[in-house]
Amino acid sequence: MFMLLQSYLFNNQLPSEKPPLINSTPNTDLEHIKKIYSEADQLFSETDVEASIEQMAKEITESLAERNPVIFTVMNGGLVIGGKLLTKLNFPLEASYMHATRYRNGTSGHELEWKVAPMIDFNGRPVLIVDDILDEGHTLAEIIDYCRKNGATEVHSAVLVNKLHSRKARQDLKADFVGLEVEDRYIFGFGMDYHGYWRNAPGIFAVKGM
Ligand SMILES: O=P(O)(O)OC[C@H]1O[C@H](OP(=O)(O)OP(=O)(O)O)[C@H](O)[C@@H]1O
Ligand code: HPA
Repeated sequence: MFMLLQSYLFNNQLPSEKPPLINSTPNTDLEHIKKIYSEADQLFSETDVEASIEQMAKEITESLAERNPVIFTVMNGGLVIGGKLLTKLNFPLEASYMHATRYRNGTSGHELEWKVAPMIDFNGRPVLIVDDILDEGHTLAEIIDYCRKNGATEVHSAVLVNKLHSRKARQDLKADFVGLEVEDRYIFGFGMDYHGYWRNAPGIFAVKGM
């Protein structure tokens, strides 16, 4: 039975061709990657970040606890903040993810590429989008538009960090829940990457000279 099920899943559910890779990094210079971390400026410690997530969770709970929201984490950057927030939201909700990328593991943005669209039907329900960073905001703006067009009654957004500059995609673009404000530098840690690395860094760091 198990073999049958396994064969069904493998023959019918998985793509027959290997999906295109966002980046392939077999030749990454790990010495460079290590240097980036050792030379980076720490903007916030792990304790600072954890405290800000606790505060975000309180604010989200006050707004959404009675609303039966669908919470979508935006992969990949939202991986850490999404997971850390979820267990602090002690009320009925459905959680899932979507995957859209604009930087493709680089340090400058391009047009938004959808990798995985939302898979929970949110028509007629409030939605909360969770992401690591609101930088220029093209990602968040497009995701908000998508959710509104597809029937969300309200679209809320939560980002671990908002980057302070005047290059936002829309003048009035703000997240409803923001953990921390960061200066206008290239940052990594707590989900945010430097060329695909250091999403695991325990704090928020700015790359030297960027
Ligand atoms: O406000 P913006 O200028 O649009 O940038 C913010 C977006 O960029 C990053 O994603 P990225 O495209 O790097 O993909 P990733 O989540 O896989 O790192 C980040 O996770 C946000 O989703
Ligand atoms: O400063 C950043 N760091 C990591 N990922 C990002 N995506 C947009 N801006 C950034």
